[in-house]
Amino acid sequence: MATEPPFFEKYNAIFQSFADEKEKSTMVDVFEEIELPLIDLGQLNLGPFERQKCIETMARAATEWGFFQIVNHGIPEELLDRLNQEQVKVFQQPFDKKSEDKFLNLSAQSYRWGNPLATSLRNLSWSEALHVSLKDISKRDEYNNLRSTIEEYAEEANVLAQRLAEHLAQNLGIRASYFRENCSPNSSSLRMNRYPPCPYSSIMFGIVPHTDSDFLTIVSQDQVGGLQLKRNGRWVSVKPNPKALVVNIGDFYQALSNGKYKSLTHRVIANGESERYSAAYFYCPTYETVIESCSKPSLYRKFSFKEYREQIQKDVKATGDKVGLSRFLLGIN
Ligand SMILES: O=C(O)CCC(=O)C(=O)O
Ligand SMILES: [Fe+2]
Repeated sequence: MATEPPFFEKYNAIFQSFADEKEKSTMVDVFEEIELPLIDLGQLNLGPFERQKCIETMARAATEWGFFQIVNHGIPEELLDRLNQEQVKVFQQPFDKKSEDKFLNLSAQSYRWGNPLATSLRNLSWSEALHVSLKDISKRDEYNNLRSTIEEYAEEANVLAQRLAEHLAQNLGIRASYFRENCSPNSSSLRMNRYPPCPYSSIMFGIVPHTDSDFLTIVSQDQVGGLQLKRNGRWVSVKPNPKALVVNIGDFYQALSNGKYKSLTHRVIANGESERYSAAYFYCPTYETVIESCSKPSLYRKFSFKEYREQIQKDVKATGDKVGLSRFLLGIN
């Protein structure tokens, strides 16, 4: 039984029109490979001086990069390996099974691939993903290993995300309990990505450019590489570090910090030879949470997570793009 999503069948018209074009411009160039600022969270436990320095370095990375990588983060390597093994297994299931509405007893459309609204190869993601809303996960069924691994990982990731969010809030005057009050382990989600080798790797993305709709994201990835971010107007490749987790600021922290921390546009390039796996933990508030800038004058009007999501759904339908935070800029709309 076929395990790969039927990219060519479903998006036949798009591939066909590409094949018919005379000019086949190559989109992916050679990119500078950079190492993200590395934060050793072990420094937090050494003493007040080291602790303060570590928090300041993190805040600087969130301000200047919007991305950083962390070591000594407290998530056991064994758990990360197990998550990866379960992830490999889940994507090895037949495509027909993965695309069933009740696959793994998760909410409908937890399994995603391609992009139903794609109009060209440029906005069609060559990847499949299991997007697990963590409120779905505590049921027991035949997939106990996967579920318990996700549950275990999500618990650890939630603690880590809350710690990071709190440290980053320290210099912004946001009360320490803000994240505890507005985020619960069930309000976040875990997206497991698989990027199959792509025969059109020079002209397609693994994931098209986007920002994340959350406070922050914790990404674990394998050695293959392909994550790129847009920094000062230029795309750069992130050098994978097998010992580190990648952290990136999402739209909500950008709004909360009144633009100080940056939710950078990022993407994953497709790879012609190797498959790649990553798992992204999106640290999100409950739907009712209202996100308001921590300082005045505010760049953004306040909005609830629910409102943000609904606006994205509307914009994606109308324009094919999520638009995102710029919708909420004051003085624009
Ligand atoms: O695969 C990666 O490295 C990043 C994935 C990502 O950006 C996402 O799932 O939002
Ligand atoms: Fe992302």
